[in-house]
Amino acid sequence: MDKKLQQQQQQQQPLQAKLAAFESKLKQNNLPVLTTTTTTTTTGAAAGAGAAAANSNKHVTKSTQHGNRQTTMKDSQGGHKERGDKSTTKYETLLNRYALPVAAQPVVMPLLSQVQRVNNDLTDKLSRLTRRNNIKFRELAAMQAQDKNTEALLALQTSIPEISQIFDVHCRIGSGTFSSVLLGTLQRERQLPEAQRRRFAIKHHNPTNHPERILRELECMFRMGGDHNVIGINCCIRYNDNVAFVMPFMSHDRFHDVYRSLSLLEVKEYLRNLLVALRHVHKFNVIHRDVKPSNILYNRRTGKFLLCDFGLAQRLTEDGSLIQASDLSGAAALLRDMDAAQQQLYRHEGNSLQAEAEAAALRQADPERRIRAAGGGTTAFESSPMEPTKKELAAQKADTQRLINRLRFINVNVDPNNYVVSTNSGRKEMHASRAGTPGYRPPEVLLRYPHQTTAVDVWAAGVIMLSMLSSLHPFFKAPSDCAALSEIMNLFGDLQVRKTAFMLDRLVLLTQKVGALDLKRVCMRFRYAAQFLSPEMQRRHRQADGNSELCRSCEQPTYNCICKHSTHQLETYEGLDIFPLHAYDLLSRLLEINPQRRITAEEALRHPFFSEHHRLVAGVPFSHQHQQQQQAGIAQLRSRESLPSTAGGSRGLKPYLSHPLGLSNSTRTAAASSTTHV
Ligand SMILES: Nc1ncnc2c1ncn2[C@@H]1O[C@H](COP(=O)(O)OP(=O)(O)OP(=O)(O)O)[C@@H](O)[C@H]1O
Repeated sequence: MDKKLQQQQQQQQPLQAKLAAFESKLKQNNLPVLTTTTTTTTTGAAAGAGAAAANSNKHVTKSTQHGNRQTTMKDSQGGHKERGDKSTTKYETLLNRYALPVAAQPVVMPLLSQVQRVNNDLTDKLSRLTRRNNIKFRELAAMQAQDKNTEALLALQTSIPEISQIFDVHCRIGSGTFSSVLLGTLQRERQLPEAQRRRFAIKHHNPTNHPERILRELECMFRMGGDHNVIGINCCIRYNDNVAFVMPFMSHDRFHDVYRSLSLLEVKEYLRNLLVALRHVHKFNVIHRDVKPSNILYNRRTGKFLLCDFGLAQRLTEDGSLIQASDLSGAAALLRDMDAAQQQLYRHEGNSLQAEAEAAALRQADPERRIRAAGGGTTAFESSPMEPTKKELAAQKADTQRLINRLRFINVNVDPNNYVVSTNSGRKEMHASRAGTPGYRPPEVLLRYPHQTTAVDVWAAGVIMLSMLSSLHPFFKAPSDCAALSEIMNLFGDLQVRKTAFMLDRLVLLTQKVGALDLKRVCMRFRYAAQFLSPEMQRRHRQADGNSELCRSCEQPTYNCICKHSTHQLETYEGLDIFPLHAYDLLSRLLEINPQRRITAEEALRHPFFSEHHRLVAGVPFSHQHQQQQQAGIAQLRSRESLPSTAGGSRGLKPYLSHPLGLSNSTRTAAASSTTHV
């Protein structure tokens, strides 16, 4: 028994030493000292408890060291105290679990709360570190951008040395898949004040860029550019396999930064300018094929607009078939023509800062513009002052998510490489061009229809308008052509797409059945989400169970139903929208699924949306102001013959007639007799 006691005492010796050291530390830090120690424990049971206490003291000693650090650094922070208090209960549980003697608790408790403070301190440090890292990361990104800038400058100067003899190249202003675009000024204008020096955009094509693509772009810019909002070219410099185009520089706004805040007048100007450019390009029987915001240079301050990047452009022959790529036979003629027009090329001058400031001042001085712009941005609808509850906020989120899911839905069982087949299996399948940017490809491209026309660009203009009217960009986000067709179906209904597909000798294998949505209400739902989802609206339409009834088709609350043929009692949000009905009518014509019925750029420019008579009267809802105009204008456009509802394939198509709006009925009949079949 004595031996056992001896053993126990031996075991306790190191613990006692530790405890003594610990007590002295506590005294140094003015902390309450354990009054009852376990050192005198002699019995077996008491020895067990003592060991437990000693064990816990081991832990406490460590904590104390952290605690000291904590005391000096964070003692004054009340927030920590609160967290420490909360954690007390947690540590109480721990104490109970490890059966600490009651006498040890007064010491352990403050120490444990100090541990918690140390934790909090570490969390603070960590968040400070994360913040610092983020700043460093941003600096690194800026440095990388700077590196890319220098890289692009060096690449241009070394691969085309002549550039350095003519231009001061300042920085990189843009880059795409196929090129880097740099800002340059003429060396011979160095003596001019900064604001008067003409600026040029030097597009340096990647050496890997196919010569056919470069030639195509050059030809388009040379033959069509410099006029009608189409970018012109000053000169083209080639050195071995490196080519650079010199164009007038135009400072512009990123679409991403402005599309949500454009006034009605600005939207009109933007679209009008775009359609003017397209009408011009289409007159040359050329499809741009890459109409999208980043290929449009638009300066909100000056109102200037240029369509650029003809790298994917395709020319149609007189009979409407595409001139195949890789045809470089026209190169010699083009270069000859360019040589002959050398003087003319220099007509398209660079754009100095001074010229830009003058253009902006001129635009601001236009009194009509000022009045109309003021009217264009206003809405008679006041935003809701009521704060949404948590439940209402959740309902708002869920509503929007359901809508996004509905628009982006794609049946996962569909084979993305085999979602459309030809109905005419006998005929040899022709190549259908897919050139373009995802999200802007029209149904005929997604349906692999080989006879594509300039209507391809009109659809893309419609997608841009859709983003502007809905404040949702990009509107179509599809990762593949199959998903893109699904998204189009989700908006316009599957029936519309299937009908068109059948007209084009195509069968869509997508199994989703989905009803069409109302374009105007879809746009308004996104643009004025705050009003559509306001707590007042939710409360007004709440059912007894506290929820709103949902439309089965669009999955929105019935009062906000966005189905094209809705049978629900709808909230109309009268006076809320800054866009007149004409805008939505034009939108639906630009986004006509059937390419053969889609409005042309020329026709679109005559749409009542752009009519000068279409003026705004402040304080009166647009819908009232334009109801009459709309009825008159739209009736004119409806004169277009619709396609037969029974699908007879392209072989059975009735002639598609398009008449200038101004034509009288008799003239139309005469014109109809001379219109060729499409
Ligand atoms: N004349 C210009 N003035 C000012 N900036 C320009 C000009 N031309 C092009 N840029 C800028 O350079 C960017 C890239 O130009 P561009 O689209 O011609 O190149 P890309 O390589 O064909 O691009 P992508 O691969 O996106 O089609 C444009 O988005 C624009 O920001």
